[in-house]
Amino acid sequence: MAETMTYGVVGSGSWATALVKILTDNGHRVHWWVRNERQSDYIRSRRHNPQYLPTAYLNVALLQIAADVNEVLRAADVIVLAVPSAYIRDVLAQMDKETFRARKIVSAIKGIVPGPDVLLNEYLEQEFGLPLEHYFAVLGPCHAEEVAAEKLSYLTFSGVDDAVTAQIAEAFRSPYINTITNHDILGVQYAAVLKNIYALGAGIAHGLEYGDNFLSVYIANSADEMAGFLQKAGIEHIEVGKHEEHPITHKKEINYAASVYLGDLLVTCYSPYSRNRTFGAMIGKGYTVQSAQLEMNMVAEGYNACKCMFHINRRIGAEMPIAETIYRILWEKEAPAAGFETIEGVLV
Ligand SMILES: NC(=O)c1ccc[n+]([C@@H]2O[C@H](COP(=O)([O-])OP(=O)(O)OC[C@H]3O[C@@H](n4cnc5c(N)ncnc54)[C@H](O)[C@@H]3O)[C@@H](O)[C@H]2O)c1
Ligand SMILES: O=P(O)(O)OC[C@H](O)CO
Repeated sequence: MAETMTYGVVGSGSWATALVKILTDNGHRVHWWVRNERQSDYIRSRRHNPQYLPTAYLNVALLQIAADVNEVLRAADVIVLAVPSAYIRDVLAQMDKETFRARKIVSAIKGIVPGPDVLLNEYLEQEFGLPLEHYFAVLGPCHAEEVAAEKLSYLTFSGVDDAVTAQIAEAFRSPYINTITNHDILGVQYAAVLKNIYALGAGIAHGLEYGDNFLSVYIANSADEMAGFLQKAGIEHIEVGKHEEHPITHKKEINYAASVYLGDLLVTCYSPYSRNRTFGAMIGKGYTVQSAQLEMNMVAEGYNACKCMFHINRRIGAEMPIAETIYRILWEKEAPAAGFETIEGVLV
């Protein structure tokens, strides 16, 4: 039996709060970094996060909340990163590099590190010297709101170290969380980033008053475009000889219909909880990007991801007419209706 590991959660938005709920419901003591002292005091006294996911009540006896992120880093064996990708570099810059390198890092972030435009594991390898063996991702179709309501959800844990991946997955398994393990650490992260972009498009289509018939065609084609990118990106990683000890599994061996790929694309495109879909719907209805951002208290990761993936795909060279059109609508002011006329023409 493996030794029990101690968990730290970095972030205090909806998803961090949901992950803290899962771990504490399972009886794990959690060290939790909450930036804002008023928010921490509220959580300690009222047992829920006032701003994000307020319906999730937490077992505060198991919580050690800290405003200093290094306190959490020192206290925990496993650090779960759950801040939006736009802020991750600022948060990481506060962390002690040597302590960080000695921890198991689990990314719950569905985004690219903006600036260098790389996956988080690549950024952590470059900046912290974190080996891939110490890096894991928790992804899959799951909205925090349904975790709060304890509705059955499936989370996929990905990593190259099978034993530790399974041990971390086990800490999250509960009557309302099923866990799956997976090896495709790069592919699952790219899939999570791409599904946010396609969900923005699903929202735009909804805002433009396309119906469910069109949406099903749009999602089917988005799934295919995503698989084409993942296949090309996977091959590229093998060809350039990165991570030679852990060759990235070739597409033939990967089931892209699995929940961490297709499932997450589906839920993000159709769920009313999806921030990406909601943001896209506002754009389709004629809001500007700035006014749509002001309307939302939460972060739609797909907006920055469009631009990052546009840059990344210059290197990968996959055919991505849908994602590129969403990029032009959001970043180059292409009219949504004109963009969707282009998309109509490429769908099969
Ligand atoms: N919400 C979900 O259902 C869900 C599910 C799976 C994965 N995720 C992923 O989890 C990650 C976090 O998203 P979320 O939904 O928890 O975010 P959110 O939109 O609920 O909250 C935004 C968070 O950003 C924080 N923030 C704002 N400014 C900041 C700054 N300058 N520095 C640091 N933090 C700052 C806020 O305090 C808050 O914690 C994202 O990558 C998202 O894709 C979310
Ligand atoms: O609300 P969204 O669009 O950020 O999606 C949240 C989760 O990633 C769904 O799995």
